[in-house]
Amino acid sequence: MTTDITEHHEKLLVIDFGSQVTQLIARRLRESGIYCEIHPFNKVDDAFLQKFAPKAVILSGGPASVHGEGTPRAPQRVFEMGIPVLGICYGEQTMCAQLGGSVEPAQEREFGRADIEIVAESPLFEGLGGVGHSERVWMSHGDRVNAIPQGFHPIAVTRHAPFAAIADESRRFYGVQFHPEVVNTPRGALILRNFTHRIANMHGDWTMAAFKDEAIAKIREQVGDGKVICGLSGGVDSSVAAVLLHEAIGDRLTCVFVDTGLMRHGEADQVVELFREHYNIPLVAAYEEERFLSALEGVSDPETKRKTIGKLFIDVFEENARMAGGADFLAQGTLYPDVIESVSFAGGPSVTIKSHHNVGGLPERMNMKLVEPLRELFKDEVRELGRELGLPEAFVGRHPFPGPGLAIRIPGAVTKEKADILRHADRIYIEEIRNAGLYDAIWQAFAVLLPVQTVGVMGDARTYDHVLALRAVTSVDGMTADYFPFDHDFLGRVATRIINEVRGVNRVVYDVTSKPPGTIEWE
Ligand SMILES: Nc1ncnc2c1ncn2[C@@H]1O[C@H](COP(=O)(O)OP(=O)(O)OP(=O)(O)O)[C@@H](O)[C@H]1O
Ligand SMILES: O=c1[nH]c(=O)c2[nH+]cn([C@@H]3O[C@H](COP(=O)(O)O)[C@@H](O)[C@H]3O)c2[nH]1
Ligand SMILES: NC(=O)CC[C@H](N)C(=O)O
Ligand SMILES: [Mg+2]
Repeated sequence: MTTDITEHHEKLLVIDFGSQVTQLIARRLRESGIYCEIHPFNKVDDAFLQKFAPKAVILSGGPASVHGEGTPRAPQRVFEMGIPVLGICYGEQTMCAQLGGSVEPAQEREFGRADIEIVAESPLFEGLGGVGHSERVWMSHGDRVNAIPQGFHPIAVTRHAPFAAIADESRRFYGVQFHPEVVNTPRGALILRNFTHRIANMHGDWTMAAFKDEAIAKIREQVGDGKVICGLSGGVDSSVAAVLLHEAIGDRLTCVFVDTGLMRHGEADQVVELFREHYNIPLVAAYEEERFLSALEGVSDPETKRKTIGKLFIDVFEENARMAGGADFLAQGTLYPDVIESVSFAGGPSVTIKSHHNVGGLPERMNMKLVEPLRELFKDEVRELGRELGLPEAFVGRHPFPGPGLAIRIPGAVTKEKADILRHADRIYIEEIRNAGLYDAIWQAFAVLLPVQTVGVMGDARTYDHVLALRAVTSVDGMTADYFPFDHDFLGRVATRIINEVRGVNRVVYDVTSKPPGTIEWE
């Protein structure tokens, strides 16, 4: 048994009823130093609650209607533990229904902006303004509470919701019909902070500096005097994982960088050089371009591509583990979003959107145990941890790059020729982004080489070449994203340079799809 890294921290439990924005509750809490975990309502039972021992509970929103038959409820035990509970939207509604109030379909549904008026003093609204103050919030509900349980009183109202916020100050139970977790509720983070810091008396003890020392201790305990192999891509997650592991176990760590031939321009050299320059970590570079390209020959289905690449990664890791004299552990940069099990919308089975190359099958086949030191973290927390570990900004601030690399940015069959065209165009695009000072404002940017040829005219001659799509998004953790609003001059400049300089491309388009409904990558 290894110790739980969260053991010594005050924990908050978010019970998920399937809201699209449940993750944001966790994000807002983490930002104020509160460690929390999201668990689906149907997985939280008395034994779990006892073991998890939350200092406070938040009930999320959700798509169901409390007045509908067989709809989700919070475990009743939550209300008997003597700890503060905050219900958000569906969470407020089910709390009311479970404690003796009632809920009905609203005459006037509220979606989007609303203004609440504070009607009673409450620690939940400390710092917003007193009675009579009006505060902008974001609503998304079709049902409303029409009777509150005994002990509660309204602390805010809207025109259509007499119980926009309610409180039972003595039991420390609170309900809000609006969503404090979304940025469209400008002071929502303060409201959540009031709940955790003032009402639940939590201290905000979750910092990356504390995490670092604990993570190192935990790795030492888990690994003992075993050997670890770590796939190092030069990306943020694996670089941070590698440096953390190295601090913990020194040269019993071997990193393997695989050049798949599907990397960006100059990437292999850069990663190897930067790493060898800054760190004294044994690093093996495996140049496997030919193997990857020939395995992908003629493969055009995105999932088949991903699986082909995933399998090859395993083979290469295995071979290198053997060459390094065997390894007991495989380190992975798994992050919290990968392990959250969320309630799928409407309770249906969840579907596989895409198979990430590093998930599934890997540990069993390799007969190595997993070390996943970043399992509790979100992407931006990993970056913070990287800074804490003194990683150069060149690693920490890098845009993410998927393991399957350019293969999933070349819809259709992948060839070396296409990979070369894409690499060249991508380099120009990123260079222009850097020149314009936009690199850090963008979460991820890349080009996609389309399997479509169009007619053009260059130097009075006819061309019949590929279309290249440019993609750039803003995001916090890659779970949702918006397209980046480049100005037209910038896009024009990039298009001109690419068409002039890259043979094989005669048309450039810009992708303005957000996620959802799109995904960030095209495959
Ligand atoms: N070229 C590669 N060589 C070795 N391992 C790799 C390579 N590409 C990906 N991996 C492994 O797969 C894992 C997942 O890749 P992923 O892209 O999600 O993370 P990352 O590359 O570390 O960070 P980022 O998301 O910032 O790109 C990595 O942490 C790494 O262990
Ligand atoms: O290591 C990885 N292996 C994969 O198979 C993979 N697929 C997508 N991505 C990256 O994940 C983020 C979200 O991507 P999507 O919106 O396309 O799912 C984006 O940052 C993508 O680049 C991957 N990373
Ligand atoms: N966002 C929510 O939690 C919605 C709750 C409930 N489905 C309603 O429409 O009122
Ligand atoms: Mg990567």
